[in-house]
Amino acid sequence: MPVPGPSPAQSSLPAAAARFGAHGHGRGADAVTVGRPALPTGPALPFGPAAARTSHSTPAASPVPGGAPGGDLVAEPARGAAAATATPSPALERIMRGPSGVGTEGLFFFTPHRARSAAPAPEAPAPPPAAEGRPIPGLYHHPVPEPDPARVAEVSRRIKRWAVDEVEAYPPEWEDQFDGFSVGRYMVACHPDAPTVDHLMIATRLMVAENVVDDCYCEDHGGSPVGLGGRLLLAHTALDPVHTTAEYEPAWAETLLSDAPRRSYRSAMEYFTRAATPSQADRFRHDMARLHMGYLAEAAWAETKYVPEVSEYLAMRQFNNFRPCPTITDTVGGYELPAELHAMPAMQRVIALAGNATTISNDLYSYTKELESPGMHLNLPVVIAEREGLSDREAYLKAVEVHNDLMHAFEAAAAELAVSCPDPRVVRFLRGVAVWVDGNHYWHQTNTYRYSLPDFW
Ligand SMILES: CC(C)=CCC/C(C)=C(\C)COP(=O)(O)OP(=O)(O)O
Ligand SMILES: [Mg+2]
Repeated sequence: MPVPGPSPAQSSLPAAAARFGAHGHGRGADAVTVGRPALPTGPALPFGPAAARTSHSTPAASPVPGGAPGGDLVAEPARGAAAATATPSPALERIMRGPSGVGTEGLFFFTPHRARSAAPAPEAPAPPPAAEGRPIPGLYHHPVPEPDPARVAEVSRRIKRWAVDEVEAYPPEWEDQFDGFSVGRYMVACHPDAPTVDHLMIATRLMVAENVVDDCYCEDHGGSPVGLGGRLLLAHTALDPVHTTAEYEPAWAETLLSDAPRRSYRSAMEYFTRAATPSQADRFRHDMARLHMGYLAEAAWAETKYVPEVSEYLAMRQFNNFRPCPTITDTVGGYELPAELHAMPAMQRVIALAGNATTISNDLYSYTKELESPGMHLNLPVVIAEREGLSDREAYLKAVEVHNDLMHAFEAAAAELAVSCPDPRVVRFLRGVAVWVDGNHYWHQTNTYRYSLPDFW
């Protein structure tokens, strides 16, 4: 890297405009803020890089690679996730904040009120102005504090360098659109407990790569359902390498550089695996295989013009889902949720519900953008309208209720698990997932460059 010259991928590069493109401006809607239900307080949390190494033989998830010299300049973690709750209960507040009391200062994985000492690098571009946006009326969510601007500026600067210089993820003429995607703001909002900017970059590269793949392979602008299986499988080998014979290995390795999606996946995964434990990397590969299976089901239905039942749509959307993003919260936080705790059925339920709530939230915020795209773009309101014979407005409002039910189920399941398994790593992971859900909502609400609300209220 960088990979010189035009490549097969660059013929499909215009597809990235879909993900990084502009989509109008948000209209007004009344803000609804609601508190999270009470979760139990876990034991004192032995957080921090050293503690992350104590209980498992696998290496801790930090330090991370890829930082520029002085990469920890913005190492002071961002604001407390506790502030993400509108009306927090004392129990929840404790779980969101971690331990308190004399001698617990060193146990915090982030310190909400400590002053940050660093400024963004002098050459850092100003981040896009914070967009206000409006939340969808009646949508159950938790507001978050504005993400730390120093971190946003630094992540934005570094991700641009990576996308342009290391992987050629998009052509220069789409710079504005890439900036409009505001991935730095997105990831800083979703990972307030990341110990350093290097840790944030792990999530940010993967987020960009996942969107490049979706745009270039799946979506209307250059992507297509036709032949998607072959493209996705080969891209998946950038995450899950092929072990083959000496004769065929070089040809496969070369394919990994042959288009923007594969270059992006390959590089983002390389940074990720340097920071992750083997079990975290395997978890991520599994989640990405789930995602790719979801893309394929959506594509198959598009090819045959099949409109799924609502239950079928929700099943597909559990796979074509944000899940790979919140489930790296421990790697980005510099600790590990061990495989046996991650695999617990109760944890799997929490993760699935969180992923589903965030993804249906996307269906709602991206509704107008997707109505404008060619053909019928499936999302929950569209499927409910088609299958249940409701008006567009009725279907949209019903989809809001489905989202809210998923959010409540997620929070109830997380609270139950924290009670039944108060392992500090479980509690911290649950908190990380909850904060990711809130940060994801924040990004959708405020990204008026990309999303606008329908006129249903
Ligand atoms: C970041 C990531 C793992 C994405 C995978 C699935 C995905 C692209 C989404 C859940 C977003 O949905 P959608 O494709 O509808 O995105 P937009 O509405 O176009 O923003
Ligand atoms: Mg969408």
